[in-house]
Order: sequence, then C-alpha cells, then structure tokens
Amino acid sequence: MPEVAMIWAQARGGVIGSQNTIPWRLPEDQLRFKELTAGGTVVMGRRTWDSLPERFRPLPKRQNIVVTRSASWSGVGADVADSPAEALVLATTSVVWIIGGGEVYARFLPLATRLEVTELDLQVAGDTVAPLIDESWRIAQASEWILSRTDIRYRFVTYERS
Ligand SMILES: CCc1nc(N)nc(N)c1OCCCOc1ncccc1N1CCC(C(F)(F)F)CC1
Repeated sequence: MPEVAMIWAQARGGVIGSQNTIPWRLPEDQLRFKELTAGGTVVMGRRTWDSLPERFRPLPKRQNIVVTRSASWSGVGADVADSPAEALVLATTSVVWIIGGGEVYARFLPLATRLEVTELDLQVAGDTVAPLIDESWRIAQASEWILSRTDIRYRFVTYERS
C-alpha cells in the first residue's frame, strides 16, 4: 500500500475553494506543489480534473489518477478509479499525493499519514473547506510566515502521524 500524502492550500477558516476554483493565486505555493509532487502520483476528483487549466491536464511528469463514481468517465492522460482503494491499487509510486478537492480529501483522510498544508493569511469567501486536522496529527515542520510577491502572507506546515 503506497503512503498517502495530502496536499492543499487554505485561506483563513480552512477555505480551499470557491465554485470549483481556487480563489487566489500564490506563485510560491504553485512552486511548492510542483516540487513536492514532481515525479509522483497525483490523485484527484473529477471536478478538480475539470478545473485544471488545459496546459496542466494531465499534470505533466506525474501519473494522474482521477477518482469518480461515473463508470463511463474517461480523461486523456488520466487513469480512472471508482474508489480510494482502487486508486491506491493503480498507483505506481511509493507515495500518492491527494490533490483535491474537498470530497476527495475527506474520503482519503483515514488513509493519510502526511499533510502538506500551505496556510494563507487571507480572508476569502469559499464553499469548500479543508478536512479537520484532529489531535492524531502532529506538526513535523512549520515555516515562518513569509510575505509573497503578491503581498499575501503564507507559511508551509507539514503534519505527520503514524
Ligand atoms: C497549485 C494549487 C495547489 N496547491 C497546493 N498546495 N495543493 C494543491 N492540491 C493544489 O491544487 C492542485 C490542483 C489544482 O491546481 C490548479 N487549480 C486551478 C488553477 C491552477 C492549478 N494549478 C496551477 C499550478 C500547476 C503546477 F503544476 F504548476 F503546479 C498545477 C495546477
């Protein structure tokens, strides 16, 4: 069974999305996402797949797995799984990165042992929030608060559990 790591960026209150988009742009987060998931397997929901800009669909140099309950769905460059368990069977790398969205984070949370969270000091309206990080998790690393070139304060936090 591959290690299940989840990665997301959240604003205040855990907001991660609004109407199937990310309601901010943080170049430093995109770089972090690229570095951590490079060469790995990314697992996402069909809505997240649809929300990717064309040039990033599929995410290059990564196995892309889309979890969907639709038996007829297909996507160019995507492997299709109908459950978290099947996604893990299809994964070809030792770590799989769950990259969204809200529903998929919730479904994979019980299987996850690592969270890479970008926290933004930003108040923004949203309709989707990150999963609750309960006391089973410990902070393995947390950066200082950094001011982005887009004038948003952010930090990177790594959570782990065994
Ligand atoms: C970066 C956004 C992001 N951040 C963290 N920390 N965790 C994530 N789970 C995540 O969502 C990845 C899937 C959604 O992604 C996008 N949704 C809308 C527009 C653009 C994107 N990006 C742009 C950058 C691109 C690159 F490959 F360059 F990183 C990937 C697609």
